[in-house]
Amino acid sequence: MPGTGTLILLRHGQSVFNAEGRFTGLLDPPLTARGRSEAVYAATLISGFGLHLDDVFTSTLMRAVRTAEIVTECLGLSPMPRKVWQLNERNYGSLTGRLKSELLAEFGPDVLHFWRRSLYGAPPPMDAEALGELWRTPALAQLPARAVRGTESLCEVLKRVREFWHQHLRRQLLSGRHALIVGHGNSLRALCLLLDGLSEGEVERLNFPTGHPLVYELDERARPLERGGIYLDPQAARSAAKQVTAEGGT
Ligand SMILES: O=C(O)[C@H](O)COP(=O)(O)O
Repeated sequence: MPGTGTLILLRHGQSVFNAEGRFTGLLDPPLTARGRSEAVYAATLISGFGLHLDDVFTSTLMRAVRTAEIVTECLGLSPMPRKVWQLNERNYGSLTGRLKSELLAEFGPDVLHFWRRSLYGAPPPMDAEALGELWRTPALAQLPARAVRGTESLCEVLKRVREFWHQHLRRQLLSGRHALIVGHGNSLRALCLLLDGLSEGEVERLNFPTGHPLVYELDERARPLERGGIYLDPQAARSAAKQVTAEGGT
């Protein structure tokens, strides 16, 4: 019987809205030049790790899809990344598209922290017009109704990520397949919450830097051998995560 497969988590490379300091949520900006280089570097690290990936899953959003494509191209992998809507970024409601600095001045650090970092805080919902715009985005247009709501808490993201984990990913890993997940600041926080059994306080403090592969080796029940996983470039990942924290988190 094969051992359990290895799971690698990767937040997409820097997007145009990351660079501008905007809440992105379900908007669909492309990668910046730096974001594309981050994806190439992530591929180099994965290649150095020496694991042959059997599956590559990405959200349906362009910044994650392109990152996944760059990684698979660099690694010379034949399977195309598979798009999974449950891995999409959390809908940031009425904060979507707005500058983080502007919102900090408008609402103050405590309210913003609750919306961004807590498990249950959800920003005020977006209006019907903004929601309609989202539905017209090609990356979202064909998805089930529950994939695009007015707003989402991290807990709601956790519910959909958990669905993908139990219905698909866990089984693939248990059958010995190695998988790469390319996701977002918040869909990956939700997945780590699930894998590591994080407390509310731990998930509040968890931040994913863009473009840094995080490896989870798993036991025969698909539980992490090392809580929190291991970054392939730990020093650089730690300092990039600190930078995200200093900016108020994802
Ligand atoms: O703005 C956002 O939506 C989050 O802070 C980060 O999302 P991302 O991981 O898609 O950049």
